[in-house]
Amino acid sequence: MEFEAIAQSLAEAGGFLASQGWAPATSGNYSARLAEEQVAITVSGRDKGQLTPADIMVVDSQGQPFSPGKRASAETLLHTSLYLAYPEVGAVLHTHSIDCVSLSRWLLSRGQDSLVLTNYELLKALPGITTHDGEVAIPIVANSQDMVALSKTVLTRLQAVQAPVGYIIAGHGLYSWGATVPQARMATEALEVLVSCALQAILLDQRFA
Ligand SMILES: CSC[C@@H](O)[C@@H](O)C(=O)COP(=O)(O)O
Ligand SMILES: [Zn+2]
Repeated sequence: MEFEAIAQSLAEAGGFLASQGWAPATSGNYSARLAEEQVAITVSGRDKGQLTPADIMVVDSQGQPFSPGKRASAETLLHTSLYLAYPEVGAVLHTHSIDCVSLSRWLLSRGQDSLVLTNYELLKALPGITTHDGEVAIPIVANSQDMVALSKTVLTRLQAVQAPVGYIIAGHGLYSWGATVPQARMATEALEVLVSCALQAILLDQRFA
């Protein structure tokens, strides 16, 4: 029962994220914490805009599958490592928006390894932020196909952030989360829009410099 409801909410979140253009060509993956240290996560390679509960499977806290015959997301370790490190995290969503992919690649190539967001009203959509004056630093890490190494790098970077809400893999995409699937979806939507605002601000600065 718990799995069916969670799987349905992950499928719906996927439909929304894909409708925004943030899950092109099967990219992205979504998960939620279940009871007894289990995790519901998207099956690898599925169209994230057309998910049904059959596209969600169960893995253990180390990312090992319980569902026979199904291959979990290639990025499962990036989800399970967050659940192990942060008990308050209940759902994790990963998007591949054009703006996030482009901006993060550009920033990291210039040695900037975080995106600082401030003076945006929408920051208040993020947990614990009550004013546009708030400042959120989103770590940017280099991309890698080595999920063990990447998940370690991510956790190290997140340790330096108070109440982290997300991180970006350069040239790849955003990982963000919340206590529940709807809260993770809200954080993801807010961060994606804020990333686009930050990119627009840079482009405007350059155009009118
Ligand atoms: C289709 S390219 C994107 C993938 O390499 C990966 O980054 C991704 O987000 C989806 O992988 P998946 O294994 O379906 O969870
Ligand atoms: Zn990805």
